[in-house]
Amino acid sequence: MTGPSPRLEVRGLSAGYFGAAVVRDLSLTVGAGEVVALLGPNGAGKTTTLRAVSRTIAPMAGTVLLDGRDIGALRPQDIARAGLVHMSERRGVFHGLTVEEHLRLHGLDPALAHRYFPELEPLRSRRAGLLSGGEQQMLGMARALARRPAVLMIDELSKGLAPVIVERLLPVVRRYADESGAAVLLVEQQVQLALETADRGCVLSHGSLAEHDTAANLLARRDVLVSSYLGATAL
Ligand SMILES: Nc1ncnc2c1ncn2[C@@H]1O[C@H](COP(=O)(O)OP(=O)(O)OP(=O)(O)O)[C@@H](O)[C@H]1O
Repeated sequence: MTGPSPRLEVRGLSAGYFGAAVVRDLSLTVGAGEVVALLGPNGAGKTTTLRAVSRTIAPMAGTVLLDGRDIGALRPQDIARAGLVHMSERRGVFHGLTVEEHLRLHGLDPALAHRYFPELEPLRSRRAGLLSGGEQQMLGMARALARRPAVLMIDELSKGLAPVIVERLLPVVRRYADESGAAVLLVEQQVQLALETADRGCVLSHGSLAEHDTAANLLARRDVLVSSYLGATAL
């Protein structure tokens, strides 16, 4: 199954640690304006996949194409310049800097960030360390979106956050993809919320693709999802 022409194409990716592969021969695509949820139980290899795509770790095998261009030879900072932004679980927030300073780092335009998260405006002079977890996650996302990525990869937006905050953040991801035509690859443990946001879902199990379908079909096939998770409680 293919979506619109892929902005991100991963072919035969294998990656892991200390010579042992935890992701094996993984292929997936994300098209323009598409949100693809990368799902699977703890330890399935979701974070490792994102790290290998952004070359935070060196893949063992495989090719990653960004708008048709092989990014294998690029350094991580050049990959970011080419339009791929990887929001890791650490949120990229510096406790000693104010909200405003974050939104101006690297020449970003705060107005762009405020378009997506107007609630950050009254907090502009507050140090990030004094923000709530949800506000910090908004700040991390606002920075990522203000960079206008062509491909955005987000690792566990919901980590440590109340569902009501996740319900605020995920529609912004959807809106960004719709408005910008960016490709979004979303790793998320909140399966229901992720599939309500995404167009398609890929379920990883032990480092390999176990299921791949439209989000609507995956939501309707809960039995298949549950068996992919082998008793995980995220549903
Ligand atoms: N830095 C690391 N060094 C060694 N092994 C690691 C490292 N990071 C992850 N692993 C291992 O790789 C496997 C896949 O981990 P990964 O974090 O990619 O899974 P995940 O699907 O993102 O899980 P979770 O949902 O729990 O975050 C796990 O067995 C994990 O212990």
